[in-house]
Amino acid sequence: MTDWKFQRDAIKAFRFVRCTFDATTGVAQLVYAFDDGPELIETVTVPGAPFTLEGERAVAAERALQLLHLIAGVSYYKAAVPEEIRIDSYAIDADTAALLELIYVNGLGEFAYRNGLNLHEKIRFPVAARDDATQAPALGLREHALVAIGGGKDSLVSIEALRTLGIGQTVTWVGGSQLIRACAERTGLSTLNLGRALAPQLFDYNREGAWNGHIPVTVLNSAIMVLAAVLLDVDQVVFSNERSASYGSLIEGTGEVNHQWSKGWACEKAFGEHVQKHVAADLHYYSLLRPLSELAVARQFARTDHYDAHFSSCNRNFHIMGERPANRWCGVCPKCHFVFLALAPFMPKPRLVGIFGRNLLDDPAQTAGYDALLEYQDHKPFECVGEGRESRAAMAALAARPEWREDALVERFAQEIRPQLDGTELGIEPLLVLDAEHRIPASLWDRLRAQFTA
Ligand SMILES: CC(=O)N[C@H]1[C@@H](OP(=O)(O)OP(=O)(O)OC[C@H]2O[C@@H](n3ccc(=O)[nH]c3=O)[C@H](O)[C@@H]2O)O[C@H](CO)[C@@H](O)[C@@H]1O[C@H](C)C(=O)N[C@@H](C)C(=O)N[C@@H](CCC(=O)O)C(=O)O
Ligand SMILES: Nc1ncnc2c1ncn2[C@@H]1O[C@H](COP(=O)(O)OP(=O)(O)OP(=O)(O)O)[C@@H](O)[C@H]1O
Repeated sequence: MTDWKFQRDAIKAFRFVRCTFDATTGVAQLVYAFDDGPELIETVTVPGAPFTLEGERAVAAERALQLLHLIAGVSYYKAAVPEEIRIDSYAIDADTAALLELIYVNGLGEFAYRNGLNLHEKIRFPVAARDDATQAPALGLREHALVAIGGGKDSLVSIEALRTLGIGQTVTWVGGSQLIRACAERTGLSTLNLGRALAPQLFDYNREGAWNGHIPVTVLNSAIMVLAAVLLDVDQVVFSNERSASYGSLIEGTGEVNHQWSKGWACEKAFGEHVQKHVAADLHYYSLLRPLSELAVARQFARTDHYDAHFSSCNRNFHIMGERPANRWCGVCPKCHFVFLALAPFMPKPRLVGIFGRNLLDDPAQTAGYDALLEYQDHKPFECVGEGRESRAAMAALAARPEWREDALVERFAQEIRPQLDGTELGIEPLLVLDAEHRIPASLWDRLRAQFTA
């Protein structure tokens, strides 16, 4: 064991070794290994210990912990993608295996594409328990929402919408981002910071040639928050994933690859139903923004300037280690490009330029980035950005506005790209129509719809 070396292509099995939760400290340990190599221990910390877990609550907590263990394994599994997956200390049924295969194959879709790997038919979770047909009981959880906050515009829209409806909420985030903390504090609501530390060996393995790439981080954060909800006696876990997240990048010769698959509807539905069936019948996991396009979210966000000096959607802020942009918006990544464009039709120009510190649409150096968003001579970037038709509609709207139409990239769109497009598909209004597919509790949705259509 001491002379074990990470040799990616020699590894035979990925092992889910065990998972434990210490109710006196609130620390969960998620333990994995490759073959008989060292234990890889990820920790998740839920503030509020000690927790009293008895009877059905204890069973639900154990199930939520196992679900988290199984989903969080994706960070380590991806490092070698071995043939075999083993679960050492508990057994899962076919239903759970199917959920995990769905999450691993699709959530690692971009990872597989970029690394030239084919994961279809390769990822098989071992089924060793009979199908559990029994429905998990309701725990009598208190009516309250743990609302995920990511530092960007989307979660702030949800938080303000729930505030308007008078729903009790705790603004919750995973990890140590100071930017997210600042946004959370700016809400003036109660906050909850859940700790997460990856196993340190993963960074060594990355240097030693591990496969690396995007992982389905949203469903992972969702599983952490589901565990927290059981422990903290809360009946709702709320995310802010918009409809547009269900659509990926169309790659010639490959098909659709969705960077943000775990923000999409298929993942929300499968994960939410699993939680309700296997963890607690009265624990509701849903995205409050599922019926909205990115443009509809941008329109909602623009209605208040309360967060202008605090929020950022630029993912360069969110590295565990390494560089951060100097002023919250790097200005050159796909998220900066898209958020600037999506907000432009709904905000006075000086306000938007003030937020970003510059006018991205008047900078010819950003041409290639905007072409990709428009799906012009390129595919949609692998990032959380809206659909190509949303970017095209936003550009078309700006091309009709005197304050925007002379800016370099808007002018280029009007002269070079728009003539090649079908003019009937460039309207913003149809993209603001709310979708019917969502898991928002009916009592909430009836009142929410009015806000989102006003
Ligand atoms: C901040 C970011 O974009 N990180 C991605 C980046 O990672 P990088 O190596 O540049 O830096 P770190 O984030 O510090 O990560 C270091 C290594 O750790 C591993 N890792 C990290 C987190 C995790 O949950 N699991 C991990 O295995 C990984 O090996 C890192 O190299 O590039 C990585 C490789 O492509 C990405 O995996 C990193 O993405 C993070 C998981 C992340 O949190 N990304 C979000 C900002 C993000 O992309 N959110 C999506 C949401 C969609 C979804 O749910 O899929 C989005 O906004 O598009
Ligand atoms: N560190 C985190 N902890 C918990 N939830 C998170 C974290 N980061 C992102 N999320 C949640 O994941 C979902 C997707 O994140 P995303 O980055 O799209 O949202 P956002 O930060 O609110 O807005 P934007 O799209 O402008 O960046 C959101 O519900 C967000 O609240």
